[in-house]
Amino acid sequence: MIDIKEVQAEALFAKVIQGLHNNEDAQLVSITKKIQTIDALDFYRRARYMGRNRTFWTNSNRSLFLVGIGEAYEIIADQSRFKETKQQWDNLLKQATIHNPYQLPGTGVIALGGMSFDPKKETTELWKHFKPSQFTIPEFQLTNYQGESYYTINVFVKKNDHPSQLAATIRQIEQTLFQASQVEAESFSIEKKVEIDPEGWKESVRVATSEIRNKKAEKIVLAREVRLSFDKQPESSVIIDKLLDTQANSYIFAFEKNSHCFIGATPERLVKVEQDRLLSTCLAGTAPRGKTKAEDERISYGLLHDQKNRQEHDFVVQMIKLAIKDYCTDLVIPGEPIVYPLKNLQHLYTPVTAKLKAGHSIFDIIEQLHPTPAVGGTPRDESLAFIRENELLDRGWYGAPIGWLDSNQNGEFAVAIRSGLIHGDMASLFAGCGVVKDSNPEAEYEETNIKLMPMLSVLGG
Ligand SMILES: C=C(O[C@@H]1C=C(C(=O)O)C=C[C@H]1O)C(=O)O
Ligand SMILES: [Mg+2]
Repeated sequence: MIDIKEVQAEALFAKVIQGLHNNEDAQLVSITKKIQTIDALDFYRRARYMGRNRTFWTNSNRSLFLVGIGEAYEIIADQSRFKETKQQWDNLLKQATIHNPYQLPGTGVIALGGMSFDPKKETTELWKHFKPSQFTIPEFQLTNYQGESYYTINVFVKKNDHPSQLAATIRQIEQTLFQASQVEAESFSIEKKVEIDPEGWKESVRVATSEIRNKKAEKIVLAREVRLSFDKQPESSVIIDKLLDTQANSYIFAFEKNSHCFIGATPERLVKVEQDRLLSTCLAGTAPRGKTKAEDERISYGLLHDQKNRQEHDFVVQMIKLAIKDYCTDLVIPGEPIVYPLKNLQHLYTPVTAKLKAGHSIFDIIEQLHPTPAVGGTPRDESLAFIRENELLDRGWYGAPIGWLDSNQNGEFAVAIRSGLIHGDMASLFAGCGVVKDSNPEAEYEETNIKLMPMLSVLGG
């Protein structure tokens, strides 16, 4: 099967098991092979009936696809979640046996996961399956990097495991994962769409605006929820397929946890690290797309020169600059934003590049950046306190860092916006916007409507 020499895996398991001292002892074994190129979404689809959670990730230029099936190991953290997650990951790697001859970003052992927006906000029933910080080392993983496929198995081996049994189980699952048959997913349709208290939300925008005028804060991002019910539970692979078709320039992701799936197409990079090269993005300020080229150009010109949107954007630029400057050298941030076009809307965009100083990790950067004023506000503590008290929803993982990291100082995190949580035959979609002193509740409401479109349209709304 697929180039993984079962004997070789089995021999490696045997060797590692031999080295374990007692029954509590366990170690991660990770084996990566290059395989014939296969489609990432096909791989994801074939795992549908395995009774395992699936994860899907692709970056905005589609140079990398990651699919994870099952959990060989999970890193879960709550208090001091950034340091805690990093420490657990380092400890796991320190003891792991890793066979990865390729060393390309996203190959070999990776952790895929995310965090909640605000661990201080009480978790509701809706998000009960998603922890404040939860990273999975998948049992089976496909990495498609620049058009080539790499396949990884991860096994958390214990003293009383049997090498031949482990290998046999893997072989059996691989038969399904690599079988060429297409699994057709049934279609679904929306039966009901409910906006959660739109008038209450506009009122909260009004309150936020007056707080800002009273100098209690400068920017506060407020989100709202739209709840959908379907004739049957929507299958995530169908949604991913449509997002891939419609949402260029966006990261596309899905995290399954039991019968829940957090899924979306976000344009917003939080941070990418390749060795010591760091990229971040300031994305805030929004306008719709035009129907004709001329109208589109007029709107983007208007966006670039609009005071209110420029202010929303500038808070993000200033904050990111301050947040990472001590962690980097060679920091470059252009003085003027450009327009970043998406299918349904356009944003103001400023790229950030830098060199990460030795001794710092991607988690240090995420800890500094999250939440940026693109999803939280300015100042951070005041805006978060306002959101915690006045927002009518539990954001869960919406607006928070999601992404991956490997064992070679590479990783990338996006900000989980333009997203929704599928729960049974229901979905909760989320969208927010940056409230500043000149915000108008009706206009902000319209802005959230266009931000809901990417998800609504693929769900049939
Ligand atoms: C909060 C969201 O988007 C953020 C808010 C924006 C704005 O208000 O202009 C633009 C992009 C994102 O920074 C969302 O899509 O839910
Ligand atoms: Mg806005």
